[in-house]
Amino acid sequence: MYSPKLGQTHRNFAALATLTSTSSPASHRPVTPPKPQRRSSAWAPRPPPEDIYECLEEFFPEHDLDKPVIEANSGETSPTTAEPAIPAPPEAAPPEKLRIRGKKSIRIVAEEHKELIDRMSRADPTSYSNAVRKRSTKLWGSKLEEVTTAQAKMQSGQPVPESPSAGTTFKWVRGDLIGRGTYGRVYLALNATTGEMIAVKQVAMPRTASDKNDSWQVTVVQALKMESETLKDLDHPNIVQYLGFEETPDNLSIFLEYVPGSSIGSCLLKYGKFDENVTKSFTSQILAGLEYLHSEGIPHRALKADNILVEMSGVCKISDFGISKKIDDASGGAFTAMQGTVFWMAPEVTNTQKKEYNFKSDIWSVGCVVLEMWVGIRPWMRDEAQAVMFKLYQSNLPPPVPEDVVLSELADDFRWKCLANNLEERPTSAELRMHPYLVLPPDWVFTGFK
Ligand SMILES: Nc1ncnc2c1ncn2[C@@H]1O[C@H](COP(=O)(O)OP(=O)(O)OP(=O)(O)O)[C@@H](O)[C@H]1O
Repeated sequence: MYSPKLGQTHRNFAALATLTSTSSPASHRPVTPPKPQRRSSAWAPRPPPEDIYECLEEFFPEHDLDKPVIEANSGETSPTTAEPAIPAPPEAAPPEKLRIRGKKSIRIVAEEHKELIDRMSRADPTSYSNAVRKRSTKLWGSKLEEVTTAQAKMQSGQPVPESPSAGTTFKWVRGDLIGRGTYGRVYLALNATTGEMIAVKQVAMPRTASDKNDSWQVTVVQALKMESETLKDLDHPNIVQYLGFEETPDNLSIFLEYVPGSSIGSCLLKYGKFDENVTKSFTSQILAGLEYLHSEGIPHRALKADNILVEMSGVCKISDFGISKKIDDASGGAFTAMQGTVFWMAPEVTNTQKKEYNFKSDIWSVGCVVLEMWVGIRPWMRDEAQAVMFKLYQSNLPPPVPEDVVLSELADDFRWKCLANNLEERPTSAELRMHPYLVLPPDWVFTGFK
């Protein structure tokens, strides 16, 4: 199992996070790979799945990965995984103790999936990140079962009870915390039936009588459930895919495509303003994702740099569609979550009398994110939220461009189009994608932020 690539993949991973060493693996693991290192912070970085497979125990520390808990014949095909026709090499049988009574361990399932990834990237080095990672197996309509830490602590060899239901059952395991938003925590997770790396956003369910009277908790859970249903059929390379959700007495879990890397917001914090071509490439991708969302009749409603995830390959994915705004609307504006997005908000949205939201309001937000990529800091950098609301609503002002930032004529035209007060003058995402500012040199490829 030790791969000579380990050092190499971890060099990439190390570029993303500062690493320190960690705990020892379980004693009965068949081969002990050299100890990977990890970040000292409470949050795990978001390395590519290829790297995570190399040191699973580091990201799923609470699980016994060698315990046979997965049906050996489950999950070998997935309805949505774009798998090219590559002949599989003859399968090496896993050691007997890892395949007890027709069951496989999580490690074996993960290794089989990693094998698939390796085969695919050998066959076509560009295919994996562009096609397959996006097409994680959808879980809608299937039974979902978390393999919990409690089950992992059951006596070794004792199988986890199977679900009595017919149809596909997907087992999944929760790994490290990778992010925290207003409405819940985001964890790395593994679809233990297919071996795919996924992300799970979890929100605690209202449990006690006082929880159930707490309109915040109830509204959040209802809005997240409705949102997941609305978004389940979306499928585009520039938007984060919703894979399914599970409701237990403790948590609402929303399963998402796992996006390794970071967000535009974090990259700006880390690297400062972007190279012009990076800005153009990211803007085109954001517009492509938005054009698709809008064509499906869905406005984003809370677009900002932190909601655009960026893979290390430079692929951008829009996340967190409209949830904050819907919760805010449902509560009559009582919650404060939207304050975090005021800086990217269009004037027509801040008008509390009209509360008008339009697909074009997302275009204003695109203008603000582009400005942020040009400048390196958030729009309205000197103003607090209330001052921004006033300037937008009373004075019809767009966010200013700092004096030391010089925009080309085309860039300035792009900015004015996005930030036009008159909705008629603000183009659609399809129209903006054609803007000459976005044209990249023909041989340009993303190689980093500078
Ligand atoms: N699909 C995903 N893959 C990988 N990481 C993710 C994914 N979704 C979210 N994250 C990480 O989790 C963090 C929290 O995400 P979440 O969507 O809950 O909140 P947010 O968008 O950051 O904030 P808010 O909900 O307050 O607007 C993100 O900043 C990101 O780092």
